Amino acid sequence: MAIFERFTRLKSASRFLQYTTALCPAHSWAPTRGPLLRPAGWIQHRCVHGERSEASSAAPPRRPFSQVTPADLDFFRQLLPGRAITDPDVLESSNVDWLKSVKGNSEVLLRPKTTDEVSRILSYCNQRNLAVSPQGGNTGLVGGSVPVFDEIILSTALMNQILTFDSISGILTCQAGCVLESLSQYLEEQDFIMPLDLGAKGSCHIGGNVSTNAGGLRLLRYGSLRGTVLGLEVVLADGRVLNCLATLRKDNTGYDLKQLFIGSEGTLGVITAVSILCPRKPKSVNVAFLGCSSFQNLLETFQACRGMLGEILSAFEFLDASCMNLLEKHLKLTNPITESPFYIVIETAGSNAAHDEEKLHNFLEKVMTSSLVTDGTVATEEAKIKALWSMRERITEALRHDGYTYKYDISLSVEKIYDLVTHMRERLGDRAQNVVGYGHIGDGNLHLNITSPSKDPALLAAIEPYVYEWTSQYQGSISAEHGLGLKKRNYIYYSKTPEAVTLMGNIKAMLDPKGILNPYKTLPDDIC
Ligand SMILES: O=C(O)CC[C@@H](O)C(=O)O
Ligand SMILES: [Zn+2]
Repeated sequence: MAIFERFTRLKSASRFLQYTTALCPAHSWAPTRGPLLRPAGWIQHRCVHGERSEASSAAPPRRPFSQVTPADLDFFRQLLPGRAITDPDVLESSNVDWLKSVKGNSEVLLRPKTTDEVSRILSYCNQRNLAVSPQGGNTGLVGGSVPVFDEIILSTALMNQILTFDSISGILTCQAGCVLESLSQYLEEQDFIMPLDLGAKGSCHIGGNVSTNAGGLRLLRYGSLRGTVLGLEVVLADGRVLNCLATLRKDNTGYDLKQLFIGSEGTLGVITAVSILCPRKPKSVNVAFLGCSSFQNLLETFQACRGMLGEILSAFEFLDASCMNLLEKHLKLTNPITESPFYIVIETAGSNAAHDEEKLHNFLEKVMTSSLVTDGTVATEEAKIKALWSMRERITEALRHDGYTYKYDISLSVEKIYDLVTHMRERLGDRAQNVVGYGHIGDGNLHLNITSPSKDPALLAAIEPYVYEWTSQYQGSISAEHGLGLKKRNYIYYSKTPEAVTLMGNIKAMLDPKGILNPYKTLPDDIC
């Protein structure tokens, strides 16, 4: 409580900050690399609205995979009694992505429970040349987790067992279909937490998180899954099981093969189990929600924050005023502070409440007195922390209510990152309904989202490839954390050299010579 007494004093001194424990309910830059402004064949792709898409993100022609026969169904039904689904009503939701922006036409959904079952499925599909679309919680944003045509959907939903947890090392080993939030709940009971957290935690699967190398809200503190994942079990396209399920912090024996499967979106193998290093549950957590009058002030606040909060800083996220408007309009959330052009969510997580509060207080006093921050509120209780976090976590949901959403997930040096939002607002003018910017400032990752009442090819043409060209010009990444999936595969050359992409194709050909695993995803059409 001491912190609030001090905050009250600070409030009267600065007359700005309301520390509360209760929350109120022309451009035409040509890329120097990459021939893929247009793929070789623009073709029709059946989307949920029944429209024809003529963008580079549209699906290529169906490759010559076999089609599922009654004999195939017999095999699957025998292998997975009651778990080889052909009911169109059940298949409907597995064929469509969360954004309802792409839709496949699969007629078979398989729900294995064990690695052995996955192995038998893939061995059979490989022999029969049947394409397979692996699927976790189906929360991806780039069309990577749904079939494009009639690929068999291989769901990890029933592979949801925790295998081991070592409370000395903090290493958790579990099946790929464990829901992230369930793992978090399990670990909290043991006084640990998952090293990643994201808005889709209630549905996403850890296997899907690893396959897409999901970043999320804690990356700033605990690093990427490339560091925290210690081991993987993966079933290769021909059914071989690759057991790299190590639980060692250090292991330099040869190539680190698991890295190939982290972030490769199920195109190289199906992840069936994961071992992951989990941090101790922090004893003290504080969340501050602050307002800034400019992006420059926000960056300076970030600098001060890193310096003054040091090791207890666990998240530094931002949203702009347009995001706030959407939260208020579509989700009826209430802005807990006065209106500002920018908002910051800062989380501290440490082991000593008094120490953390002292540091946070000193930091807040500095940014308030120097006017970097114009208003703010702090929460230490769980329910209030959750309420503050929802202002950041629920933006994607608010955007979905706003109309058709064009999503861009850019990483770039932080100084330049918001310029893209400003440029796009100027460039698109009234043609766009909303142009919003938010994201993981601490990781140099911007989520630029643009909405229109319905899908608008002219608007899309004004956005792409401009966004990718702009990003590439500043050596940024056109997909910081969401992957490439179906939608962005042909833009890979904006962030990777042709040599690198060719090598990726070689690796794919070696591990999956028939290309049955998640076809039409991640790699560009000229490589597959
Ligand atoms: O919807 C988006 O563009 C971002 C989703 C997610 O990565 C987030 O950080 O909220
Ligand atoms: Zn994100």
